[in-house]
Amino acid sequence: MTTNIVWHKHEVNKQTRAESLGQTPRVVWLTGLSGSGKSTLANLLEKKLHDEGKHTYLLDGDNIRHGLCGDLGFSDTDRVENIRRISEVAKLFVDSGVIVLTAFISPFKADRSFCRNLLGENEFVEVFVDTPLEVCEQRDPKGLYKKARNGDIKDFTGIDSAYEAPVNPEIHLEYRDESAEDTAERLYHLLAEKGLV
Ligand SMILES: Nc1ncnc2c1ncn2[C@@H]1O[C@H](COP(=O)(O)OS(=O)(=O)O)[C@@H](OP(=O)(O)O)[C@H]1O
Ligand SMILES: Nc1ncnc2c1ncn2[C@@H]1O[C@H](COP(=O)(O)OP(=O)(O)O)[C@@H](O)[C@H]1O
Repeated sequence: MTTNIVWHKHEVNKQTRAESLGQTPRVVWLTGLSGSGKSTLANLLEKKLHDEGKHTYLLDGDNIRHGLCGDLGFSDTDRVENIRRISEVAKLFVDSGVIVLTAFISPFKADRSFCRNLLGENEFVEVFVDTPLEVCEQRDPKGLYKKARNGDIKDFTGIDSAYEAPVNPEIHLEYRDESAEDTAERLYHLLAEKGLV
């Protein structure tokens, strides 16, 4: 629906904003099953970056679904629309010069690719939080797996809704039986090794 709408170029742009903030804006996109640790790790990573003086913003599934995506459920179609909106918002934040962290299941490859293609080169950093289903189910921090197994929730990712694992993510965060703080530290170093934080 972009007929008769012309894009405005502004004097102050992504580059000038990034320069004044002294950082390279990008999106660190965490994807993984419910309970894999996305929110916990994104939160710890954001704290670390914030303490370093970086300008960050964390977009978190549970929170966004209260507002911007409050009208969406968990059918495949709604999940596609959810990730489309998040991707557009993430792009705006990147344009503002900010380092964005996202914590959404984002189960479909095509939708993660959509976000990658929306952003510039090296601006989309896919992090696969690869925690096995058995571990997520055992953690079950919100009791949702139990409800899904009992049939009280339908279309639950990993149970009766698909999760398409990333094939070539920038960061593959393999599961280890360790504290969340240790995993967050490992994530930070994996990103730093590649010059992404
Ligand atoms: N059916 C079903 N499947 C998966 N998850 C469910 C479902 N119903 C509710 N929840 C809760 O919603 C959170 C996932 O929202 P997302 O926006 O990340 O999902 S998605 O990316 O659109 O697939 C997810 O949060 P996380 O556990 O933090 O991943 C759940 O708490
Ligand atoms: N190494 C770890 N990394 C991340 N979370 C962990 C780890 N070990 C235990 N946990 C716990 O697992 C749960 C993960 O939940 P959450 O971060 O909400 O996951 P998600 O956002 O992917 O649904 C939290 O209760 C967290 O404390």
